[in-house]
Amino acid sequence: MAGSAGNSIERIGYITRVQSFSACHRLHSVHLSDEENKQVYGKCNNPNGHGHNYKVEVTVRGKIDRVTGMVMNLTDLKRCIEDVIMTPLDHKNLDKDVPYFANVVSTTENLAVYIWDNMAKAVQSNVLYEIKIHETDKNIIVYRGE
Ligand SMILES: Nc1nc2c(c(=O)[nH]1)N=C([C@H](O)[C@H](O)COP(=O)(O)OP(=O)(O)OP(=O)(O)O)CN2
Ligand SMILES: [Zn+2]
Repeated sequence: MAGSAGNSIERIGYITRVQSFSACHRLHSVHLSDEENKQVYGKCNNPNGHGHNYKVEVTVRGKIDRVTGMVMNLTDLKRCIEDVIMTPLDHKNLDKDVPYFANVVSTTENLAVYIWDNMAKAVQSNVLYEIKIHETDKNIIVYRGE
């Protein structure tokens, strides 16, 4: 019957949920001297810190289930994002309030790794595909777990 062969094909989909949060930070590496920190990070090393309205795109990849029609229920993804991003990071000082960044410089690359590692534990195994963070309108970082 026409179309029956198509029904047996395994379809792979990518779904993304976007979440914004606000946080402040200072770029400062414990592995560098104060002088080196100033040289490397410039204005972003100012001890007073500065803030961002981060926008995070969380993408999962997987088989489109024939019965449910979903790669993953977006309501479940929303819950994971709440637990992994909003609760620990929103309206926080990344360097002081998030223990992970006590000795890890809070660049957006490292923030993407932090979110990846925790999101990978929260969603079903092996479906996490990409974390994309817009630190500003012009600065965008992508991490895919490599
Ligand atoms: N590789 C990275 N470089 C920089 C990071 C980072 O996370 N990874 N972060 C910063 C600063 O924290 C800051 O966010 C950069 O701000 P700024 O340069 O002001 O941002 P814009 O480019 O959007 O500002 P414009 O002045 O509008 O160009 C620095 N480097
Ligand atoms: Zn910054």
